[in-house]
Amino acid sequence: MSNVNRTQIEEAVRLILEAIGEDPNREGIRDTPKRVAKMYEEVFSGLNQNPKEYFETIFGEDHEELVLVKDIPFYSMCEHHLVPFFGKAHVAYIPRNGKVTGLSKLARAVEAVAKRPQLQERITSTIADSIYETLEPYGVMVVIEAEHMCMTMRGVKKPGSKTVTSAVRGTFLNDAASRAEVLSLIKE
Ligand SMILES: Nc1nc2c(ncn2[C@@H]2O[C@H](COP(=O)(O)OP(=O)(O)OP(=O)(O)O)[C@@H](O)[C@H]2O)c(=O)[nH]1
Ligand SMILES: [Zn+2]
Repeated sequence: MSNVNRTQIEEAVRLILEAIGEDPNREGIRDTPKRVAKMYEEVFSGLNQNPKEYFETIFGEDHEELVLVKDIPFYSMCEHHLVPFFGKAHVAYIPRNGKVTGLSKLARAVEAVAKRPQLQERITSTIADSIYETLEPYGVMVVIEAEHMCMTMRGVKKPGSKTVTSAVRGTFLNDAASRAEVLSLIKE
């Protein structure tokens, strides 16, 4: 179930079109408010999702070694300008007490957290905390690299610039060798 009020978005988009000097009744854009409302419902659908729910399914597998799912593509919306930022997320954890999650659940959690008005830093730490608090692993490390459209198509206009953020929990905090292992596996 979506909490998005499509009618309200349609009204708002019609007002924006008018405000920029467009004719909202022009044939090409007559249906744009409807399309934008539908799109916002999709790109902000993560607001209804709790990433922790994905970690309720666990396999009692006795693997207490590194698991890394890398290059998970994601698209999000910068909460300051409501324009996209997008890139790749890399999620690593070291399971404890047989609490191993399905690999796809790591990617689903990324998706749920990204599909909201966001900051890159918050996506990174929310994913790390969700895993750390539910699976209770030895450690978690999340690295995200992204390009922000608000820095490329407007404002400071620096196309190609990338922002890299990381969030580290548990044993990774005190173990530079493990952090380096994850970083080198990400680069491979
Ligand atoms: N920390 C952080 N900042 C972000 C993110 N996305 C966008 N921003 C920044 O948010 C800031 C908003 O700055 P403001 O001065 O309020 O807005 P602005 O006048 O549009 O800023 P400029 O982008 O510099 O033109 C900018 O510096 C953006 O680069 C993000 O994910 N994390
Ligand atoms: Zn922005």
